[in-house]
Amino acid sequence: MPSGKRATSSSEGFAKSLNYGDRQRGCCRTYAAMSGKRFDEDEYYDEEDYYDYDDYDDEPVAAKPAAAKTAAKGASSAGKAGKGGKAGTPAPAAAAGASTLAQCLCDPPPLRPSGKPQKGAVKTAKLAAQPRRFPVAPPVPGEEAIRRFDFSTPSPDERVLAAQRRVPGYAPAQPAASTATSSARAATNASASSSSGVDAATNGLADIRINGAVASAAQPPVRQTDSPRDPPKGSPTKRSAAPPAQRRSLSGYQMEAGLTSECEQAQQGGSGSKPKLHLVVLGHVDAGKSTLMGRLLHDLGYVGQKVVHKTQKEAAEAGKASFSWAWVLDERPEERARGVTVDVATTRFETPQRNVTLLDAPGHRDFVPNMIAGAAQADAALLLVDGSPGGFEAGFEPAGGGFGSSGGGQTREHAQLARSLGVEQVAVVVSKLDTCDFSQDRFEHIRAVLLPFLKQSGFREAAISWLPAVGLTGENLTRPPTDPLLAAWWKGPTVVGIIDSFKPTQRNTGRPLRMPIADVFKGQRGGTAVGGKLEGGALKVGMRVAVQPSNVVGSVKSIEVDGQPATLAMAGDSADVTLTGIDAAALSTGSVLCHPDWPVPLVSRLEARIVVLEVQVPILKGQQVTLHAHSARETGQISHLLAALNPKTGEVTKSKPRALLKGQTALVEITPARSMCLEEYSDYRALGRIALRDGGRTVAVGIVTRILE
Ligand SMILES: Nc1nc2c(ncn2[C@@H]2O[C@H](COP(=O)(O)OP(=O)(O)OP(=O)(O)O)[C@@H](O)[C@H]2O)c(=O)[nH]1
Repeated sequence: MPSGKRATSSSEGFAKSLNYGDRQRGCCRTYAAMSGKRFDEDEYYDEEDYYDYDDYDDEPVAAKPAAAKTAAKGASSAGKAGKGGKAGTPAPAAAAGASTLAQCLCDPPPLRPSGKPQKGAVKTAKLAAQPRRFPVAPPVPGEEAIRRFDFSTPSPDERVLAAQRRVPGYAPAQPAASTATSSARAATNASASSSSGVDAATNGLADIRINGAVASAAQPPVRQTDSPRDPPKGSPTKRSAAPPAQRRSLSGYQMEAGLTSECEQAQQGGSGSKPKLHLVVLGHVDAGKSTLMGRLLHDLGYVGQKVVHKTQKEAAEAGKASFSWAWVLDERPEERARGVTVDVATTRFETPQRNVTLLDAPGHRDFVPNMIAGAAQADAALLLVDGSPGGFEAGFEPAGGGFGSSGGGQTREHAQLARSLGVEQVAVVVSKLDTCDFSQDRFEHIRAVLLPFLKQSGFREAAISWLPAVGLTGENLTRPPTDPLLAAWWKGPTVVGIIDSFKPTQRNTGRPLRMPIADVFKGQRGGTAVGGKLEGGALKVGMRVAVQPSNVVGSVKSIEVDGQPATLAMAGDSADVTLTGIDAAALSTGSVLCHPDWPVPLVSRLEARIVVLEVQVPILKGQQVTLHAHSARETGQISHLLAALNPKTGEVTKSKPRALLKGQTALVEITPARSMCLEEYSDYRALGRIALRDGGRTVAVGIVTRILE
């Protein structure tokens, strides 16, 4: 292989991961065998016109002037012709700097071994005399009638701009950033940052980190309040040059006076009650989540002895005695039959310090979409890790872990998803240590392996706690361990103690009402009811509410908060809301109950900043994905790869990359098949977080940076 022609290490990795290299080499070998030629590896590696490996580099490459690049390629091709071609055979297309593909199409076929030209080939001399023409599409009928614009007169665009300039008060357009590169670079330029809308937006972007650091509060961008006549402010994408539909800035929202005072009263009156906490229980399938929570509910007095005996009897009769505690939460027949949680089980209980809404998520990879809906509502997570020999390793297996691999453990996927969905606090509960004599070494080993991964996924070390617990026997759940083997070394908190240490739910009442619908069911006293967590605002009985994307308005008939009838529900509450005046068909999981005057946007094209997870195949433009956000999911495609970003600074490292590799941070454009209820992250975090899945795997997580349509 000639030096200087090798792909860089990252591009080699990419080629390997795609198997392009092997596939192409295989094709060349097959061709060589068929044509009786020797396969020349060096020649194969010269064929770099098909894949410009520079385009896959992570690091910025110095921009080569287009002409210089073409000339360089031409020179390389010409050199090739001189080296590998028949002596004396001219290579006109190569000399003209044509690509390898064009040369194949245009150059004369090589001479036969006898030295004669191939049958039907045009004589080389005759060919050389002809002007070089590359194939062009035949003219479309009628096209001849279209007169070509010769640029001697003002273009239609120039006429429009000239007319606009004559309008009094017209502000000339800021030079629009033509690529993500220029706009994002502008974001790093403090002096330029105040000059245009795009700078504000990209500055906000630079503040948000998903990978390696906790997403910080981005300043809500000052929204355009200009008249529609004003030119669009610059944008990081060419396609977004058209201004998005004008929406009112959420910063202009003022809660209705009556509702504000009721919220204040409710918060003051409720000072005696415990702060709320939405807690999701995550982990690989069979890690022991349902068993631990079933036992915890029993030990806290929420599940009576009668129920325990009943589930024990039923589980034993079904030959699944070990699942009896799990059956306290896994009530559905298919869950019991399969021995796995399918849907998120929601239960409420109180600890000494917290009023907890528990979301027991399924661990099986088939039900990750349900897990996402649960984790999207959570303030904190218990990440269950199977401490039994081989158990942790199975759950922590990376994607593509070899032949026969299940495709990656859900310990990784759940942790990454939870963080990207806004969960900042996590307690890792190492279960099943009873199977290895409560080995402290095993516990420490798991901590040592998992901690770097969790930090890399965006959890702050100070926000991660570690503890052992055994669901089957109740060790270290509500009381310190009694087993001497565990008590000998564990002096830390119990599961309940950890739950009490989590920061409670933040109440975001200063924003317009948003309640993503997680459940639709028949109301107890007629009407259709919806369940979910209020991410912002408040609602009370009799109030008008809108439902998007159905775009219908109705009113609130009754409310239940924490299973109790209520007249008011506020941000941070999990509520069941019965509605009137809205057809049941207009309500579905993933819809959003919102303020009728401040409806949630319906988004059909968006720009997102994503982090690519452990993908086996790079993400390409046009890739089909399922887009998950709050309780909604929709198929769609990654319609553009706008820029690869430096994960730490948010600076563009490559504009319009051809592919996104594992671990890369990037700005992409996503087009869902149907409009979705989304918000820009800087406006409304809970509705601005997304996850992209493909083929049953989460391929990327991120945030909505701009609503484009
Ligand atoms: N020895 C031992 N077995 C446990 C422990 N916790 C759970 N198990 C067993 O592990 C199996 C799976 O438990 P589950 O609670 O259903 O696991 P899960 O994580 O909820 O499973 P999914 O919800 O389906 O992902 C059952 O047979 C339990 O009896 C534990 O601490 N020690």
